[in-house]
Amino acid sequence: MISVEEASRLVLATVRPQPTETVALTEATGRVLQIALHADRDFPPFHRVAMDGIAVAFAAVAGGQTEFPIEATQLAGAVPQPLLNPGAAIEIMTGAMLPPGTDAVVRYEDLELREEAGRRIARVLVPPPAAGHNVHRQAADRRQGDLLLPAGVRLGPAEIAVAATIGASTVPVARRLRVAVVSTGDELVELDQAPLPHQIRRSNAYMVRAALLEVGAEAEIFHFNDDQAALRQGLPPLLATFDALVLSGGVSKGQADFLPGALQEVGVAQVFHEVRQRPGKPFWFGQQAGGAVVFALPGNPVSTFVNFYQYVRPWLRQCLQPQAPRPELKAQLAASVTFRPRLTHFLPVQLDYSPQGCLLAHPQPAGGSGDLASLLQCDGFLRLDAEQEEFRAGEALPLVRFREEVR
Ligand SMILES: Nc1nc2c(c(=O)[nH]1)N[C@H]1C(S)=C(S)[C@@H](COP(=O)(O)OP(=O)(O)OC[C@H]3O[C@@H](n4cnc5c(N)ncnc54)[C@H](O)[C@@H]3O)O[C@H]1N2
Ligand code: MOO
Repeated sequence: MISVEEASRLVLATVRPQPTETVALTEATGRVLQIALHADRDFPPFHRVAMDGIAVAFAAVAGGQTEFPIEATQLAGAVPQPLLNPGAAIEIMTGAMLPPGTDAVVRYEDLELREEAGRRIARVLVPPPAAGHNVHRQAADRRQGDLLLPAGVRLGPAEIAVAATIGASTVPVARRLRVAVVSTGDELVELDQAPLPHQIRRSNAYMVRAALLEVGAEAEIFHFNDDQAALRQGLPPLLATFDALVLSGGVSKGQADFLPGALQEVGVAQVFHEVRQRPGKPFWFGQQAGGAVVFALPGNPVSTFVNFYQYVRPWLRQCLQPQAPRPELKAQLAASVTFRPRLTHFLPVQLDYSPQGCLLAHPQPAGGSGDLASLLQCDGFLRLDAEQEEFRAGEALPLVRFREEVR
């Protein structure tokens, strides 16, 4: 049996970069950019007025002048008009281009305006301290041609804003991964079916589908009964269509646990079977030569769940962002725990913050790997090392987090 670390390494060794597709920027949120994007203009592209008020020549202020006749008014979006008289001012709004002949802006709050013989006169109460005051200078932030977004970044709201400002109305992104979610077992019925006393509903398939959608993959649900012939017939079309299969159930030692055999019969080579961990030990992982990878997860719901977040999600993320290995998350154990078996233990925890702002992990009571409802209280799992038995409150331990917001 291999360790969790070795299993993770073997899973990630099958990662391959995704092909590219071009989508509208409005459809690109959460997608991974496939090319670098550069500034098409300076940021800002012109000397941008940063306050509503008047634009003046600083030299006039420096020379002691306080009264400025208003020559013109210029709103944002208007073609700038040059200042004709260097001793006058142009009334100006935030976002306008600084008029030629001016180099400083005095805010309305720092001046008084009055009408005199049909003319507007501004009296400067607080003179600007230097040229450039209240002006967002052209190229102050980025220069034309500068690298803004390197290939491989995930497009969140900040990246979308920058892409929009350079006019990227479409962007090349990594194609979404297509994943078949497969439940197996004679005891499982569809959600709209009334289960008989010895039956249950196929909750794992819906759980995995929801988890896949959250990480931006496409997911389609399938089901097989515990029937070797049906598996032999039904698996090849899925292997040919999808990038990955995530199955649950049928991988342990039972008389109807046909999956490892059936998968190998249809050409999926086993990479490993069984990992030194609890829950989720009977995990089977394989790959079709040059084709789909297969995560055959143990059927107990918490085992399926833990293995999804420990192995499937990192694989999906790495396929989309091969160049960006993620730093390991950690949280501080809030209460001491003992775990004796020489297995990596995924300890269910609820998260909050200490007064110092450290992420704290509170162990949660759970009835084992069949206790699906225990997940409702949890935000993640602390990964307790197989070779250690005592874990003390205050220790920082690796965290597999599945809920992002602290409640
Ligand atoms: N003799 C042994 N028996 C078992 C071992 C072992 O080492 N020796 N390992 C146990 C462990 S640990 C696990 S985990 C389970 C995993 O077994 P399978 O992957 O073969 O899963 P099944 O037997 O098909 O199902 C287990 C359990 O989960 C329920 N299940 C399955 N699929 C779904 C689904 N889609 N939605 C909801 N619930 C599902 C299923 O009804 C079973 O109750 O094996 C132990 N046995
Ligand atoms: O791995 Mo099993 O998941 O302990 O129940």
